[in-house]
Amino acid sequence: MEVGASMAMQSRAPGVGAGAVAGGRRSAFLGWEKQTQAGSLRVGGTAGTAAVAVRARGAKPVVAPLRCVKASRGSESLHSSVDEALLLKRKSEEVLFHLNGRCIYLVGMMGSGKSTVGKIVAEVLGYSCFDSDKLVEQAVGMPSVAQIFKVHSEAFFRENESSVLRDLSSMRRLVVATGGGAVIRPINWNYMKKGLSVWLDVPLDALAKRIAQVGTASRPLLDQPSDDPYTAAFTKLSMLAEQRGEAYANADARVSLEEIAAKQGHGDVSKLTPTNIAIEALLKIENFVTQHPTATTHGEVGDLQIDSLSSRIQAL
Ligand SMILES: Nc1ncnc2c1ncn2[C@@H]1O[C@H](COP(=O)(O)OP(=O)(O)OP(=O)(O)O)[C@@H](O)[C@H]1O
Ligand SMILES: O=C(O)C1=C[C@@H](O)[C@@H](O)[C@H](O)C1
Repeated sequence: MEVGASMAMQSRAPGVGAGAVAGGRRSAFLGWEKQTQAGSLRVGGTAGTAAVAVRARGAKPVVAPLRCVKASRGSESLHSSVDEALLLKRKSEEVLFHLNGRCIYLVGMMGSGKSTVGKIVAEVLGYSCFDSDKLVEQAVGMPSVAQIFKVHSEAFFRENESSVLRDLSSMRRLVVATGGGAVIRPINWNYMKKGLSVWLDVPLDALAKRIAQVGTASRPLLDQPSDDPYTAAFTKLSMLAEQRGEAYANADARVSLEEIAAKQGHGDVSKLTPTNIAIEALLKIENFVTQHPTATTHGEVGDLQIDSLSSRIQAL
């Protein structure tokens, strides 16, 4: 079968790639061995960078490059952005040392900012960033999660989501923005516990506002016709939060937007920038990793293995 997914990414980490999948019924996310056999993995890069691309139909980068601070901002806000950027950088250097290549899984409700914060954290750590919803779409060969729910079912989506997480769990130096419901299957925790998990805990009111702003078309569990998108989103999110509260609390670290806002003297979490949240995430990760140093576990894909695999691929 032709490789059914594609992605390109750039990272300072030695080549880490993820590939095509057909989940459940079709084959799952290709592991390293299968990718090399399929000849679909290309590893390259310049000094200090490594690029890995798995190409098939319509390759698109999973990770959008971060944008620089806009020069048009007021000087006060520009200064605070520079301060934030420096803090982010310093924190990332401290964390990187203790992380030792472990993957970071961001968990949280729909709209909690996993993709947005994930990109920042990945960029600053030199990790690669993946969005598990996008990987499932690529695996199944459908353009959206909404369509997968419609044509197949939520159960089919969940099976594929687990396959994707399983395959990611054998890799290193990744930040994974997981789907909002990934926490409900215990098997997914087995995979995520190979790295470390961070819960982005955002008040429901803020989530509902964000979702009402962007619409619910891409979020099938929230997509019901309503004259009042905020209230509809809030009601459904409250039900989901009730069912899942315990599951999110399994994460190794919790980033509470209410706590950050209180620390910074804001009454409202909407004042927090994704960079503020990324800094707090790194602080929480640092707390966790300093208390839980790595032990190389049996079967883990180590840097040495990845490097030697990369050389083998380049030699092909
Ligand atoms: N700190 C923030 N403040 C305001 N809006 C934000 C913040 N972080 C993210 N957003 C916005 O909220 C929306 C959801 O963010 P994002 O896609 O990162 O969340 P997610 O957790 O990955 O969602 P999903 O699980 O539904 O894919 C986006 O429109 C994003 O721009
Ligand atoms: O919270 C959820 O159950 C979901 C969240 C999204 O990220 C998607 O994974 C899907 O829409 C289901």
